[in-house]
This record gives sequence, C-alpha cells and structure tokens, in this order.
Amino acid sequence: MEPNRVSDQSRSQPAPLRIALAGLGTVGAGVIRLIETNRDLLARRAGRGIEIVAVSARDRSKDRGVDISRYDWEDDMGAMATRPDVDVVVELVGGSDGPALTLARGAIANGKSFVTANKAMIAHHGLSLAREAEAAGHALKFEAAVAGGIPIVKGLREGAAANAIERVYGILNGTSNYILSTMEDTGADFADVLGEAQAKGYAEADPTFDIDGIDAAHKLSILASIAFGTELDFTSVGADGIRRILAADIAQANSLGYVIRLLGMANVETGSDGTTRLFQRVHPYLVPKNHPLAHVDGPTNAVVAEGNFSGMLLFQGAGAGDGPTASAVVADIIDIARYWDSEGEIDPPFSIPVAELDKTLPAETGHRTGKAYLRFLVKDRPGVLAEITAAMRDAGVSIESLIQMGTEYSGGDDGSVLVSMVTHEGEEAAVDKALDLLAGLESMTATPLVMHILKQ
Ligand SMILES: NC(=O)c1ccc[n+]([C@@H]2O[C@H](COP(=O)([O-])OP(=O)(O)OC[C@H]3O[C@@H](n4cnc5c(N)ncnc54)[C@H](O)[C@@H]3O)[C@@H](O)[C@H]2O)c1
Ligand SMILES: N[C@@H](CCO)C(=O)O
Ligand code: NA
Repeated sequence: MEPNRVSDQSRSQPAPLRIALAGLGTVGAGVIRLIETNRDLLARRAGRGIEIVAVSARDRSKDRGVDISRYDWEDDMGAMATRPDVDVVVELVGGSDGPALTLARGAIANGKSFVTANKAMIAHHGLSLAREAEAAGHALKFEAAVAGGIPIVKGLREGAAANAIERVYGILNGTSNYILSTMEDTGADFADVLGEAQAKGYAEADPTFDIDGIDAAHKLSILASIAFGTELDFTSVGADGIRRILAADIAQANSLGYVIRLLGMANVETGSDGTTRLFQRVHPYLVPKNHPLAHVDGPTNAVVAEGNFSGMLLFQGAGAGDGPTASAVVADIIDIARYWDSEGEIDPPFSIPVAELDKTLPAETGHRTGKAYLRFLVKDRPGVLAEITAAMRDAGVSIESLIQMGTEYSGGDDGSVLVSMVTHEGEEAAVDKALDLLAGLESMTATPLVMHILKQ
C-alpha cells in the first residue's frame, strides 16, 4: 500500500483565519504581540494565516506597546459577533457575566468559533456555552483559562485521554503562589507582596479572587469536569485562601519539613449511599519538601494528574502573565485553524458531549481522613495548652507534634503566643469538632487556622 503523503494540493495555503479580539489588557496585548511576532511560524503550523481583523477595548487611545492602527476598531465589542469577516471571536475582557458572556453567546449564535481566557465565565457558564457551541458545530476553547500557558486542558483531553484520572490537584493561582513563595524567601508581609503581584499583572481585576481561592476554584472546577467526565460544578468547590497565613506559619511548616502552597484538589469517590461523588477543594496545604509541588515558586503553576495507566503526570509552567497566557490563547486559535474545513465537526469542549457528562453529586463531608496543621493564637497564661489538648482529646484528635512559639512570634502586638500542632492521620470531622469545642474560648485571640497536609 502507498504510504500517506502530504499532497501537493495541501501545500497551497487556504484563506487566513480571521480573528476579532475583545480586550486589550495584559493578555490581549500579549496575543497581538505573539501573532505579529510569530506570524510565519503560525501560518505554517496552522496551515493558513492567522489575521486579526478587529479589536475592541474600553480606551482606543491607550498606549499598550502594540500597534493596533492596522485593525478595525469596534467601540461596541458585541458588534464583533455579527461581523461577516470574522471567523473566531477571542474574548480577553474578563468577568463571569456582563459583556464577556453577551459576546460569547452572540459569537456562538452567529456561527463563530469562540476562544477565551476567562475562567470565571467558563466556571459559571461553561456547560451552557459548550451546549450551544456543540449544537452550532463551532469551537469553544479555553486553554488559557486554566493554569495560563500550561497545556493542561490539551494534556488531559488528548495526552491523558486513555486514562481514568484518579486525582487531579495542583497550584492553580499564580498570584497566591507568588505571595507565598516570596513571603517564604523574604519574610515580607502579605500585603506588600500582594501589591507586587498586582503590579506584575498576575492578579485578577478583583485580587480577592486570587487570595481567597476563588480563581483557583474556577480553574479546578473546569479541570475536574475534563478529568472525570462530570458536569462542571463550581458551586460545590469548598474554597479558602491565604490571607490568614502568617510568616510564623511558614516558619513552623518549614521546621516540620513542609512548605505552604494553595492547592486545588479534586477526585471522585463513592458516597455512603453508593452514588458517585465529586470532591473539590481549594485550600492552603502543607506540602512535604520532597514533593515536586514544594519546589514550584513565584507565579508558576503546576498540576498533577494521576492516571490509572499513565501514573503521575506533572504539568508545570507559567500560570499567568502576558506571554504565557497569549501562548495558550493562540494555541487554541491554531487548533481551530487546523480543522476549520472539517464541516462542523468539533471536539466537545469538555471532551465528552455535555449531554453525556455524569451528573455527579458533591462529596459528603465527614468521612474524609488526613493529617492537618492547626495553629492557635492564644493568651500567654497557665492552662491554655491544657484547654487545647483537652479539646483534642475530647474530639478524638491525636497530636503528632506540638510547638509553642513565644518571643520568636512577632505577628501580634497583643501579647499572644502562637501554638501550632500537626495531627496524626485521622478524620477531618474530628478536627472540626475540636475547633467547635474551642470556639469562643476567652483565651483564643484569633480564629484557629487549619491547613491540610498533602497525601503523597
Ligand atoms: N493576566 C493574566 O495573567 C491572565 C492569565 C490567564 C487568564 N487571564 C484572564 O484573561 C482575561 C483578561 O485578563 P487581563 O489580565 O488581560 O485583564 P486586563 O484588565 O489587563 O484587560 C482587560 C481588557 O478588557 C477591556 N474591558 C474591560 N471591560 C470592558 C468592557 N466593559 N467593554 C470593553 N472592554 C472592556 C479593558 O479595556 C482591557 O483592555 C480575564 O478573564 C483573566 O481572568 C488573565
Ligand atoms: N490571576 C490569575 C491569572 C492567571 O489565571 C493568577 O494569579 O493565577
Ligand atoms: Na492552560
């Protein structure tokens, strides 16, 4: 039999793919720079040219370091959805609802492919948008929405597609990882480092999304749907962030052999009634220093996927910033260019058509086990340690180690001392019960902090 050959016909380039770009901020300007810099390379990889035809943002005259004079300007970004000279609408505006969602719906309804970096919108509306895109036979792609430049959506949808994924977890927010690792390196204050992350363009428009775990929860819910073939369920992600972490916690964790990282963690499990349940949590974790995630610093993201045949896969790279995020956006555009002529045959955005995704219930709380780090700020007076250990005893929490920091702890100016402990493996519910027993005690000067310890 004749081997397959690239035919001479396929060497003649078809018409370029025409792009409309909404949003010209950090990522939008990065996309323009990338498309203009790598123009020839993109055309060869995509099999056709990639041309920006129209752009839209709030302020036409702003200096973005890129020349936008050669593109049409649209004051109303919604108008991009109906332009007959546009094949793909790229949304880099942000916000779960509002103009971004209107543009997404309009673009899909008008037969355009749609590419976005907007994890908030996909977390909230990804299923309905995917349903609309599948019905229309056009692409909906969001590689840049999860872990920026890391090809994790592609990695799970394609590279790991043959596996049942047992657990997916990782560092999904560059801003909080930058803050934690900078606090670790410099002992700097949380608030100062947040300002730096904002200045570098990593933070969301509302930085509370970064530091309170919401941005990571958006990304985790998207990853979980792709990894487990379950309906995306952002509302059931239990999210907590990093704003209560003290330099002293970082020092304590270090002396115990751990670093602190904000992790998203998801797996499917069987509930007490035999139903399949989806566990999704974003929380600061103590990560053993010998785990690869312990060495992920700055705005870098890293995702671990445990496949039943592949074993542990680690995806690591820049999770934020103009260049890496643009890299993911343009990779999606190249994918669309490659199958543009295949007559409405699209890959389902979540790998499996929306109608066939499992309707999984949220995980039950109460039976989950693990080790935890608990930290208390308490008045420095006799009997306080006994109160804490009595609550642990009464709740059935077994203590592996306990440290009291006195003068070395400089976080409070009210004379508090810091007591931290690591528990033995046990039920999380027992820790919750101990904290309930301690709640409201006059000796506690702050709400206790709980961090889970990553199971290897
Ligand atoms: N910055 C990153 O590193 C990064 C990484 C991954 C994903 N993202 C996502 O990419 C998207 C864009 O992020 P960014 O950091 O580039 O934001 P940005 O704030 O730098 O840019 C937003 C752009 O949208 C425009 N815009 C905002 N509201 C508008 C409106 N109502 N009408 C018209 N234009 C409007 C602004 O003028 C600006 O050009 C967000 O969804 C964000 O979550 C960002
Ligand atoms: N604000 C996000 C941008 C990338 O999604 C982060 O810090 O990770
Ligand atoms: Na990505």
